[in-house]
Amino acid sequence: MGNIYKALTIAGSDSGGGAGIQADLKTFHALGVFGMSALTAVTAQNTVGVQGVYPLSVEAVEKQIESIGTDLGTDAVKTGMLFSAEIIEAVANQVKHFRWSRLVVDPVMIAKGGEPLLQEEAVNALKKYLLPLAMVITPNIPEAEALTGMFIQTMDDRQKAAQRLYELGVKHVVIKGGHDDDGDEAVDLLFDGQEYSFFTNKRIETKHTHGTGCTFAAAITAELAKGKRVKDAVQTAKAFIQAAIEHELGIGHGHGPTNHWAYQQTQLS
Ligand SMILES: Nc1ncnc2c1ncn2[C@@H]1O[C@H](COP(=O)(O)OP(=O)(O)O)[C@@H](O)[C@H]1O
Ligand SMILES: Cc1ncc(COP(=O)(O)O)c(N)n1
Repeated sequence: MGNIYKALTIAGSDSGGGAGIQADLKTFHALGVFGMSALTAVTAQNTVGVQGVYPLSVEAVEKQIESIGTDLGTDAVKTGMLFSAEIIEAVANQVKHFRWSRLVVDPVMIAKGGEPLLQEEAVNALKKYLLPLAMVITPNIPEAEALTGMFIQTMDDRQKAAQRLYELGVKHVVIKGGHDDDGDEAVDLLFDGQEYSFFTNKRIETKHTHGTGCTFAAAITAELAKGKRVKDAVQTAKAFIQAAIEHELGIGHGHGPTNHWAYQQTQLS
C-alpha cells in the first residue's frame, strides 16, 4: 500500500445521504482518500426538505475530534454545518490545538428548502474564530452576502466580496456560482489575495442539486489531503461536481442527491 491520505469532515448528518457528512465521506472515498467524521448535529432530512435538526453537545463534538487528533491524525479538514457559535468556537480551538492547516470551511447556513442549519448569531463566530484559520472558504452567493453584508449581483460584486473575505484572514476564497442562474454556465470564482481565477462549466438543467456545495468542498478537501495546490484542487472539484450533477440518479420525490461515483466512472472509462 502506498501513502494513505486522510481527511476529516466536521459536519451535520443528512439522513437522506445526499449532503452533509454522508456526501463528504462518499466524495473522499471516490477520490481515494480515507474519510473520518465528527458529527455536529443530526438532521432528519430527505430530498423534500428538513424535518428535524438535533444538535450534539459541544463536548460530543470536541471528543470526536480529539479521538481523531490523538490517534489517526489527518491531512486535511473540512467543516460543513456547525449549527451554533459554541460549536464553532470549540472546533476552531481543536483545529488550532492539532495545528491542522489544510482547513476547508464550507460556511453552510441554510438548506436548499430554506431551513436554517446555522443559528443567525453564529455568523459572527464563523468570522471571528474559524475564517482566520481557513486555507479555503467556499460560500455560495447568499452565504457570501451574509458574511460580508454586501448585495452580490455581478461578477464584479463577487470579486469585491472575495477581497473582503480574504481580509478576514482566509487564504483562498471560492465564491460558487450555482445560485447565479442567468446564463448557461456555472462559474466559480477563486481569489488567492493576488489573482482571480474562474472555473466554468456548462450549467446543467436539473432539480437534483441537493448536496452540490458539500460535495464540491469535500472534493477540494480530498485533493488538499493528497498535497495538491489549491488551484488544482478546485479544478478537480469542479470536474467532480460536474460529473456528479450530470449523471443524475433521479431518486426521491424532491431535489435529489448528486451521483458521487460518476467522476470515478468517467475516469475509468
Ligand atoms: N445546475 C448546475 N450545473 C452545473 N454546475 C452547478 C449547477 N448548480 C451548481 N453547480 C456547481 O456546484 C457547485 C456548488 O455550487 P452552489 O450550488 O452554488 O453551492 P451550494 O450547494 O452551497 O448552494 C459549484 O461548483 C457550482 O458551480
Ligand atoms: C446536514 C447538512 N449539511 C449541509 C447541507 C447543505 O447542502 P448543500 O450542499 O445542498 O448546500 C444540508 N442540506 N444538510
